[in-house]
Amino acid sequence: MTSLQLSAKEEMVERFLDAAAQGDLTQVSMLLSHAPSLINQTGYSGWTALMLAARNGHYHVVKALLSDGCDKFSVNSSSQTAFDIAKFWGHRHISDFLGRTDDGCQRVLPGSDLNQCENYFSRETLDRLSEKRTDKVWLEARQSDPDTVYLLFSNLSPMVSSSQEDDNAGAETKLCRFRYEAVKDLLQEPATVLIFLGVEKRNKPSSSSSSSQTEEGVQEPPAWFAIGTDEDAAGLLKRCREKNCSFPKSPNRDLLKFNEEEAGVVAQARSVLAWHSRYSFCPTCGSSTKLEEGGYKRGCLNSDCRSLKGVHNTCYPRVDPVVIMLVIHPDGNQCLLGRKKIFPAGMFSCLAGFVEPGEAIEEAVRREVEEESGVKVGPVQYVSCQPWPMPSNIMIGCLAVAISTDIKVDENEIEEARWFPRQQVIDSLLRRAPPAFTVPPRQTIAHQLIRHWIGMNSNL
Ligand SMILES: NC(=O)C1=CN([C@@H]2O[C@H](COP(=O)(O)OP(=O)(O)OC[C@H]3O[C@@H](n4cnc5c(N)ncnc54)[C@H](OP(=O)(O)O)[C@@H]3O)[C@@H](O)[C@H]2O)C=CC1
Ligand SMILES: [Mg+2]
Ligand SMILES: [Mg+2]
Ligand SMILES: [Mg+2]
Ligand SMILES: [Zn+2]
Repeated sequence: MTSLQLSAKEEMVERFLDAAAQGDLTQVSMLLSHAPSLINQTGYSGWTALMLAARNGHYHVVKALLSDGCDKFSVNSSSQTAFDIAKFWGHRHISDFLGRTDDGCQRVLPGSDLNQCENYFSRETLDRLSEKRTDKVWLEARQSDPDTVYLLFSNLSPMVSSSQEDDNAGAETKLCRFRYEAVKDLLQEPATVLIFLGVEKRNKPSSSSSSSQTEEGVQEPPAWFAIGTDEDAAGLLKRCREKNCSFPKSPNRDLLKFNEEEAGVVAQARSVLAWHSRYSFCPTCGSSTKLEEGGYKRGCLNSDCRSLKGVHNTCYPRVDPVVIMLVIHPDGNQCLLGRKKIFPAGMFSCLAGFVEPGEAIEEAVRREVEEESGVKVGPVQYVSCQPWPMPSNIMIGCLAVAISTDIKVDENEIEEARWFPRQQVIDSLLRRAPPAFTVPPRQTIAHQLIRHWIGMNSNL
């Protein structure tokens, strides 16, 4: 092939890709009828005509290319399919169309999963066995079982032992675990709140000594309970034989020092205990309530109360949904971060806010971003979530694309918000000295969203 022929072919590919990017269906069809081999040709960074049409929302071009036999599974140099690209940019009709199989069903395309990360506090270490919460006989038998593990909480803080003498940020803390004999007096106290957390998961190798026998002779894995008590913290600490035990004072800092397994248990236990501490009385009629279902319900003691008829969410532990979002600049290379007055100096984080009643997640993202920063948001994409037990939120992590860029902060909530260039964000994540700002710690979903964005290709 001569250089002249090569450049003529290259020029043809370029015209074809341009036409697809601009949504010029007539030109796309004309070029294809002359040179059908153009259909899967790639340009810059391995982008095909299908990807360019999907990026810019040209549904008719996408449809025509597919009916002409275009390969919808091909990936660009960042391993993204046309489906990924359409989904990211919020062209839902196109991603739905590309995600359909020949029989019309949706299926997961290669490269389309978002590489879901596991967020701190979200590991399910225990099998919750919710069906056992109503089985009083079973629960009582597990309470006195010598293998059962008890965690002690005072003021919503778990008793922990610290692996290092000093309290530096790198020290890992461990939950203090108690046996029945050490806590049985506490179980008799009327003010004690006892929560059945679950049993250890069966896939763990368990020695015969650490699991008990049922009547049928089947080995049962150890059960875990959390105890909330108002007994004096100093008195509680005396029960522990380990050294360096304490009840941490600052949940936002101290509860981030567990390993992933214990962090999951802490999230569950603390959220349920926090609910009990705030809902001592019936929210419907104000009467006293009693603990039921292994600590997962509070039933009203007034037999005439409406909450006893039908399902009432006032009787069950509450979870507040919060959206947290990394807003990307329309140029794709900057992100919006803000800081509250209470943040450590120099730290910026993702914007966040409570979802309001009757509000969709996407709308909550748009409303909170506009309220707090004045920036308007278009497409919103869910990334991952994080239980946040301070006191009981579910953080719904999203990426969002801005459609305006002027910032006007709501000074009641945010001290400052700024667009940060990708390179500055990378420098902060890698702690290259001296960074322009600091990111939140890795245990927060805010950190993981920032990392997720950096891991995505800027050319999306
Ligand atoms: N894991 C992570 O990475 C992060 C977690 N978070 C958590 O997310 C949560 C929310 O973030 P934040 O930016 O403060 O939220 P918002 O932007 O919604 O603002 C908080 C304000 O909303 C009001 N509010 C409190 N509870 C509720 C509720 N259940 N429903 C509606 N409004 C409520 C309060 O106002 P008033 O004081 O007037 O009652 C509060 O000052 C916080 O608990 C925070 O700890 C935040 C950022 C990062
Ligand atoms: Mg807000
Ligand atoms: Mg907020
Ligand atoms: Mg709000
Ligand atoms: Zn009531």
